[in-house]
Amino acid sequence: MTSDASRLPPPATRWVIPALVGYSFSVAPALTTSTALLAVLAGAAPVGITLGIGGLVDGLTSAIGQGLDTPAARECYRWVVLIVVLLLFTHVTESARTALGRALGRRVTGRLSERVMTAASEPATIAHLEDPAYLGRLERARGNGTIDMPPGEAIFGFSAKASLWVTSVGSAALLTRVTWGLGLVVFAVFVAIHSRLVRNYRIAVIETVSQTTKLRRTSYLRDVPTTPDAAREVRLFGLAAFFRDAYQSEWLVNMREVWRRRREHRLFVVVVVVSTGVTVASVFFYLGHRASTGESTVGDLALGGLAVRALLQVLRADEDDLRIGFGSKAAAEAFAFPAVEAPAGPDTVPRPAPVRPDTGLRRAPVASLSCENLRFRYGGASDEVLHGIDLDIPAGQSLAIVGLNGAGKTTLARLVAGLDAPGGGSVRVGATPIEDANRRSWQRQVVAVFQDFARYELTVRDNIAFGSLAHADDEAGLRAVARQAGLLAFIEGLPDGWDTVMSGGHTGGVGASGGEWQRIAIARALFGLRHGAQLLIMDEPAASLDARSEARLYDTFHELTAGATTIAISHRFATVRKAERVVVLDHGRIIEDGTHDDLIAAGGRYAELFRLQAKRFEEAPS
Ligand SMILES: Nc1ncnc2c1ncn2[C@@H]1O[C@H](COP(=O)(O)OP(=O)(O)OP(=O)(O)O)[C@@H](O)[C@H]1O
Repeated sequence: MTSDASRLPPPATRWVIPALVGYSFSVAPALTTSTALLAVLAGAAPVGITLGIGGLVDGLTSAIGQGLDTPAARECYRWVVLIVVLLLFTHVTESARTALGRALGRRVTGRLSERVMTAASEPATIAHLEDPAYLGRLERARGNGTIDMPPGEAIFGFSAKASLWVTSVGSAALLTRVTWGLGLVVFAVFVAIHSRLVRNYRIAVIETVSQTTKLRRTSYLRDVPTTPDAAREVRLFGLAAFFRDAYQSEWLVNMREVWRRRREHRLFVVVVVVSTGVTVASVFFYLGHRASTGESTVGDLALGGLAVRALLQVLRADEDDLRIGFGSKAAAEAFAFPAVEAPAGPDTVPRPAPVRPDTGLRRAPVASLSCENLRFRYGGASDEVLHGIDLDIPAGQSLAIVGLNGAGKTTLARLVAGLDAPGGGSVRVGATPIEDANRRSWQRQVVAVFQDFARYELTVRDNIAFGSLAHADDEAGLRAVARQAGLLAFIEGLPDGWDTVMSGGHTGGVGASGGEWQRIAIARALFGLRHGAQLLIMDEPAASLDARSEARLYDTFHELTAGATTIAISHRFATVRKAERVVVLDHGRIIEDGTHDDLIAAGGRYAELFRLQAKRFEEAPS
């Protein structure tokens, strides 16, 4: 089996932020430029304020005792005006930077989510969506973890930190102006502490992010009791405490390592606080000493003090670091998903015959199907499920596949539908093998009712029209298939008729019974068939239908599916015997093949299973 998951390259762990900035610029050039500009301005303004306060203090020193209308006093007024303007400017630019940065983050997250979603839906096969490693990477690319942090948060956090760095570098430059050696030393010490802080932080973040696969299981345990499907059993079997305890204990195991890292980080923070305190005290002592000996001015003392205070902010590990740490991990994962347009493969598989407008039924389909030495193994499994299946299905034949649980019936149907790539051998439509290049065009010609068919929490119209979305406006066709599936009265009785949302969880929506859902799935398949599908696969299509509905479905089955090739998988022999041909699958091999009568006459496995079921009905008390 080809693994789609293995096609995903590992995430690039270096230069994620530059890549993210480049990506932001490509998806929103104006927004990125404005955010960058505002980040620089919001960072530069506090440096100007520090400069202004230094100037004001020096001005006041020389203006004292000279009166209010003197050149020295007027210089003080100018400094005050500059400080007030810059204070307002800081406030405005910082607010604008926050607003635009958030908008940019949302835009980036949205575009990367689309990229991930398209890439994950692009493979025509489905094996990657059953691969835990791939699912883990999908979760990480969405930013799900102990803290949910999507990729766009990194760009928002980066804009905040960029602003802070502008302030810090500017403040260090001011300190250098007072005494160049001091500025450089303090800046170097703080940058060294900062990089160590960030490294510590990153280690903690990576540890947390790498828990995603385990966390998916933990989240599952947390969510089961509130999932409508499981809620009934959780109550009847009294499972709430089990899930709560399982969740708590798994969560504890997963988080222990994370907490250990965080404890280490806390210890380092104490070291940082002490060393910073010593550095700051030394700086103030030095500046004070210089001012008292007249080597520098009192304004320089104020300026130096404020510059050190601004530099201290570099040492803060905060929400924005979290954003950058977690968000850039998510971004790295998202970038690993290829940017694809998801084009349909070229139509190299023969096209189906068009719908006959008078009856809505199709002419005979154009191609037979054949499996040649078909082999398959699920990802991660050591044994093959199918061991070399050879099967020719003439165009228009109705075939039933029977066999015990786990024999490989659904797997065979998945391969014939082109949902999985075989590990060996091939499936052919006419003479054309189904390959990656034509897989999608073949899938467009297959409709199916699988055992675990989808229940879309959308309108009943959408649920049925999905069978052939291009013909969603075919009202007559929708009504026809709803009638054929025995659904019309049900739909017309819904509060909003065809526009009723099929979920009690939505306002105005309604839930449906298992049998009603199954009829919706059957109607969906019939709608696809009506609009040109060649092959209908039904995997236990009547499992939830009452006896009358099942009989009605099979009595009209040939009429409903006229011209199409059909494959029905069923354990019910009343259903199976209506097929033109039956194959019996056993441990991934075809062991019998013929009509119902042939196989009964042969007295093999089919005859044995048929008699067993017939006997049960005979023995059942009337
Ligand atoms: N997604 C999967 N990943 C791994 N193994 C799987 C998967 N689906 C099915 N299998 C395994 O493959 C084998 C064949 O399964 P399949 O669903 O094809 O059987 P089946 O004949 O349709 O059974 P049933 O009558 O119970 O529906 C089983 O052993 C099953 O456990």
